[in-house]
Amino acid sequence: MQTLTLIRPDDMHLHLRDGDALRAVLPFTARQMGRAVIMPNLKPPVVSVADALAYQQRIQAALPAGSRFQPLMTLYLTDKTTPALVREAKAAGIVAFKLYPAGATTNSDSGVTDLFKLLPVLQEMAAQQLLFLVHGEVTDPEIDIFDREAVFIERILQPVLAQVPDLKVVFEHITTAEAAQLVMAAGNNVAASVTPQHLLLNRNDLLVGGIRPHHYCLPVLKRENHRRALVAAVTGDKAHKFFLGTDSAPHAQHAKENACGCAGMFSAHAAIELYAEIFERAGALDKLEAFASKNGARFYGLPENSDTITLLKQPQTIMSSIAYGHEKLVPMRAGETVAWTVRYDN
Ligand SMILES: NC(=O)N[C@@H](CC(=O)O)C(=O)O
Ligand SMILES: [Zn+2]
Ligand SMILES: [Zn+2]
Repeated sequence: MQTLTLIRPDDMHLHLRDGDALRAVLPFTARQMGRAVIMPNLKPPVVSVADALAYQQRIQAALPAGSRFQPLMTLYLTDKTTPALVREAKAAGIVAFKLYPAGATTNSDSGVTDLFKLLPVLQEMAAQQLLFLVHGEVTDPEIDIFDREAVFIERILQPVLAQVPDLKVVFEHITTAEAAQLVMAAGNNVAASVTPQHLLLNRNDLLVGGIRPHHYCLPVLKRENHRRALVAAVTGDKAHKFFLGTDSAPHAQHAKENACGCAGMFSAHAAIELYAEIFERAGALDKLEAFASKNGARFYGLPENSDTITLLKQPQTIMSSIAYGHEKLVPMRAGETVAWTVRYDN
């Protein structure tokens, strides 16, 4: 059987939620990832160093016995964030601030209303070498939802980079050819995370033959030409600027299968396996390890993980649902197969 051994990967964009939900989803990530960058969009959001350290302790307490998984903590940028908080965060080992434009996505009500008013905060982030993670969509109601990422580049990202040219930016969960192009053309201080769904699916998978609420996430799935541009980016000449970030974002089944369904797809149960399918189909399995295990660590200034995981070219059937506290969660590919399986030694 074909096997593939990789340096243990990291997930550079992960939603773990809290409480029972945290306890339900964390083991899936902890069994295959060495580290994950933990998104701060809890209710209420993680805005202070004390909030982040307390959340980190709750994550650590929820880990399976013996796990060496490390959560990397982030803070939620708000209109009230100060340069002093940036310095405090750096000293406490926080790795990044996350931008949610107000109203852009799940739990973004406390998000930023005018990023240009926060330029001193961004300058301090650049000085402290703290990363700036962006949910890159405008929220202007005039702008079509399929154009919100491309317009964000013009209205927000390019002007910010012009004003703070050494800011280390991760353009999160990119979905368009325009975003891939921006990252490839920018300096080495700009990188991007890419999800499995945006590399595997297009908007037909959301809308053709009936609406598929479990394929609804933000930024929304785009046209096939954009999906292809993303696959070309993660396997191409500038592939070192792109890395694994699942954006695994659990919501209870009833909250997805709803007249106003929540945005977010859960992929932590088979994250590396889904990415292996993508790289295999692109004839680029040899590039998977850099994407999954090297590029993110390097951008974050971290050493690579010291152990490995092994994938087998053996199909696995994905559970139709997963217990999620008192509720259920429908995972990506539910009831269908994924071409690869991770060999877990325990
Ligand atoms: N990606 C999503 O569709 N949802 C994320 C939020 C986010 O990353 O924008 C969530 O927290 O549910
Ligand atoms: Zn987001
Ligand atoms: Zn996210």
